[in-house]
Amino acid sequence: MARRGLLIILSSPSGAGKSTLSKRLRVWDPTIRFSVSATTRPPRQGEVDGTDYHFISDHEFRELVTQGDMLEHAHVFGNFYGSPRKPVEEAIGQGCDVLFDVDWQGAQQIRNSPLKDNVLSIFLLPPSIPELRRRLVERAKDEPQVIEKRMQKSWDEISHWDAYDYVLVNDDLDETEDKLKTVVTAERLRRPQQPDLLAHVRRLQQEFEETQ
Ligand SMILES: Nc1nc2c(ncn2[C@@H]2O[C@H](COP(=O)(O)OP(=O)(O)O)[C@@H](O)[C@H]2O)c(=O)[nH]1
Ligand SMILES: Nc1ncnc2c1ncn2[C@@H]1O[C@H](COP(=O)(O)OP(=O)(O)O)[C@@H](O)[C@H]1O
Repeated sequence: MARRGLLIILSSPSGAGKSTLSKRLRVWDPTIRFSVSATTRPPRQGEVDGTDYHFISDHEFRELVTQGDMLEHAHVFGNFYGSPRKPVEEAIGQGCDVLFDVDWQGAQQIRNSPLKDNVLSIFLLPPSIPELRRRLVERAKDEPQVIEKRMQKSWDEISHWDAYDYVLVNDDLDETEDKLKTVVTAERLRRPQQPDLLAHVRRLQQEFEETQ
């Protein structure tokens, strides 16, 4: 039996560090595929269509949902966001892990999907609310009113922290990165993630019996 990939979900309030840590995780292990979400939000400066997001219209988004092409979708901060189903199914079928940057609603839908047995969900908490605001301001990618909206919604997101397998307080970035890698490494060592183990143990048993 071949290994099926993990669905690694990262959620947090806006500005807590999902994109930053998701990029670092993929530098650490380039075999991890990123689930490029579709969104109706306009691109930020520096964002690349097809790499950061698939930037699409409301009409296109609705079509994808109607056709059942979204693994999950949600309305967040006034825009639609969703994870296209096909690339995810292909990747995990090939034994590749897939990383998702989705909100709590997306995480909940993936946990309730037929892929639920392969889910690893991780929530990032900010060290404090003023630091969360500082990061959003320092990122300098959103207008002040957009930052305010994200701050106002931060508690909605944080309040779902306890539905996740792991919760990391993203204070020191390098430390959080290390913890994230540890969590992924540990999850990959769980028995169902290592289908070749049975054959290995049988071989050990055979070798053991030959020495008796
Ligand atoms: N449910 C769902 N949420 C998503 C998806 N893609 C992004 N999000 C979430 O939408 C929210 C806003 O994302 P974005 O506009 O990139 O802002 P940022 O979190 O401040 O970088 C974040 O909570 C993301 O995790 C998706 O495909 N599905
Ligand atoms: N641990 C950290 N310490 C200080 N700044 C951080 C930390 N993690 C992320 N940042 C910064 O905070 C801002 C928001 O991070 P980002 O990854 O865009 O958050 P999200 O994707 O969750 O909205 C970015 O400017 C990023 O460089």
